[in-house]
Amino acid sequence: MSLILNDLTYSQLALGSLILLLSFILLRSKKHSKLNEPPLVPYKYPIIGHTIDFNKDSKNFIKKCQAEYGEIFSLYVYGRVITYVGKELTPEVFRNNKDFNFNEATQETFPLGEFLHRTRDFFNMVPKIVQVNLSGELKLYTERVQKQLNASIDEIIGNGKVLDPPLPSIQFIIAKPIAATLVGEDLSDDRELVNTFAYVTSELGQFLSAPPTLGFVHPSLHRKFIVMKFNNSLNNPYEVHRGVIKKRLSPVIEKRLSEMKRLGDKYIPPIDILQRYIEMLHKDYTANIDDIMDHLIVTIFASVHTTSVFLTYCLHELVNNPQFHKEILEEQEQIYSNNKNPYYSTDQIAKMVKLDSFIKETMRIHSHIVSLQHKTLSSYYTFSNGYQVPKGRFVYIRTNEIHFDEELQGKNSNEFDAFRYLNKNSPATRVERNHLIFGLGKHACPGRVFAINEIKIALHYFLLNYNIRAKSGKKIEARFFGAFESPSNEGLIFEKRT
Ligand code: HEM
Repeated sequence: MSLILNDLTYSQLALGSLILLLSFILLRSKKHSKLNEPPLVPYKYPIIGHTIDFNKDSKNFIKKCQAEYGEIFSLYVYGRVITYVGKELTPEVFRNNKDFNFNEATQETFPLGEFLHRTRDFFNMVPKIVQVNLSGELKLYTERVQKQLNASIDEIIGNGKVLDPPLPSIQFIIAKPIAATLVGEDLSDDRELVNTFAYVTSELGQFLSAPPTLGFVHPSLHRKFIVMKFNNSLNNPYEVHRGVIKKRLSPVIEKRLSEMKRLGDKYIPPIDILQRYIEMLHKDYTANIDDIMDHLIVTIFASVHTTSVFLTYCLHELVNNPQFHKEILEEQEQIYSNNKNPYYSTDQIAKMVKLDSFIKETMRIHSHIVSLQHKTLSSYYTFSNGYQVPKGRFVYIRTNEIHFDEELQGKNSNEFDAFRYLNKNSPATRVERNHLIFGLGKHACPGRVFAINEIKIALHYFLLNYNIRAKSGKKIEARFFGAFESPSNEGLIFEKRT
C-alpha cells in the first residue's frame, strides 16, 4: 500500500514539475517578444500571475491597474497574457475586424463549432439572416411576439406569483415568442420544445462551466477539455435538447420541402426564420435536416439567454429605482389607452421612449467588468499609441470602465438615471462607442432590434398588469463571478394590479 502511495506521490511530483517547467518556458518565450508590447503589470507568483487578484475583485483590480498603467496594459491570467484596452483604443479593436475577431476568441471558451463538428465558416449566414429577415422584418413578427408574450406571462404569472429565482421563469416567458418567430406559432405551443429553447443555453453553460485552470499548463488545454467533456459525457443536457428539436422539426422541414417541390411558385412560404434557413440550405428540394437544425440551434444560443438576462436586469432596476416608476407607467398607460387595436404596431412601440431610455440605462450599468474578447489574427497589430500585440493575443474591452466613464456618459455616471438617453437621439438599439452591450462595428449584434422590441413589450405588459417588488425588500445587487456579471437570484413578487 505504502509503495503504491509513494508511486502516486512520485507521479504527482513529476507532473507538477512538468507543469512548472512548461509554464516557465512559455513565460520566458513571451518575454522575448520583439514587439513594443503594452506594459505587463508585475505579479508576485509565477504561473499563477494575476489570476487570484483578478478573480477576487475584478472591478477594483482593473481600476487599480488602469490608474497606474492607463489606456492599455496586460495581465497574466490562467496561463495567458491578456491585453485590456480602455475607451480610446476600443473602437480600433472593433474597426479592424481583419486583425481582431470576437468569434475566434469566443471559440476558446465556448467552441460551438467544435461541439457541432462544423467548420468555422459554416454558420456565416446566421448574422445576415437575423439582420435582414428578423430585425429587418420586425413588422412581420411584432403582433406574434405580443400575442405569445401575453400568453407566456399569463401562463407563468397569471394573477400574481413569486418568481424565486426569477431568471428561469423569464427564460420561459422570452422563449415562447422567440420560438414563434423562429419556427412558427404552431410549434410555439409545444411546451417541451419551448422548454428546450428556454434552457438549452444555460444548462449547457452550467454543465461546461469550470475555471480554466488547465490553462496554467497550456492555454489551449481548457478548450480541449470542454470539447472532450461535451463529446464524452452521458449527462450532457445538449443531447436531450437536440433530440427534442430534431423530433419536432424533422417532420416539419420534410413536409415544407415536399410542398415547396410540389407547388413550385404557388407555394405560400410560412413566415418564420426556419423557412429562411430551409430556402438557403436546400438543393433541389433536398436538404440535410441536421444542417438546418444546427443553424436554428446557433440562433437559439444567440437569442434566448441574452434577452432573458437583460429583461431580468430591467425588472431588478424597476424595483431598485421606484422614483422613475410613475413616469414610465404613465407613458405605458397613455400608449395603452390610445391603442384601438388588439396589438401595437412597431410605430406605437417606438413611442415608448421613456421605457427605451430606461432599458438602455439598465444595459449600461449591467455590463461585465471586461468583455467582448477578441483574438488577434494578424501576425501583429500596432495600436495608434504605438503599442503592439502579437498574433494570438486576446484583447479584452474594459466595458464596465467605459460604461461608467463620466466623460463618455455625462454627469453622475455612477448613478442610475432612467432618462439619461431621453431626447438624445440615442435609442437602445443604437451601438455607440460609449455603449457596448451589443458590441460595435461590423459584427455588432444583428438581433438587437428584435431583442429590444421584445424586452420593451414584455416590460410594458409587466408594468400595466403587476406591482413588482423584491421578496427581501432590499436593493437587488447583481452577482459577479470574476469579471462576469450575472443577475441576482433574489425572488420577485408580482401582484396583480386592480
Ligand atoms: C439583449 C439581448 C442581446 C444581447 C445583449 C446581445 C449581445 C451581442 C453581442 C455583444 C454580440 C457580439 C457583437 C460584436 O462582436 O461586436 C452579439 C452578436 C450576435 N448576436 Fe446578439 N445579443 C442579444 C440578442 C440577440 C438576438 C435576439 C439575436 C437573434 C435572434 C442575436 C443574434 C446575434 C448574432 C447572430 C450575433 C453574431 C454577429 C456576427 O458575428 O456578426 N442576438 N450579440
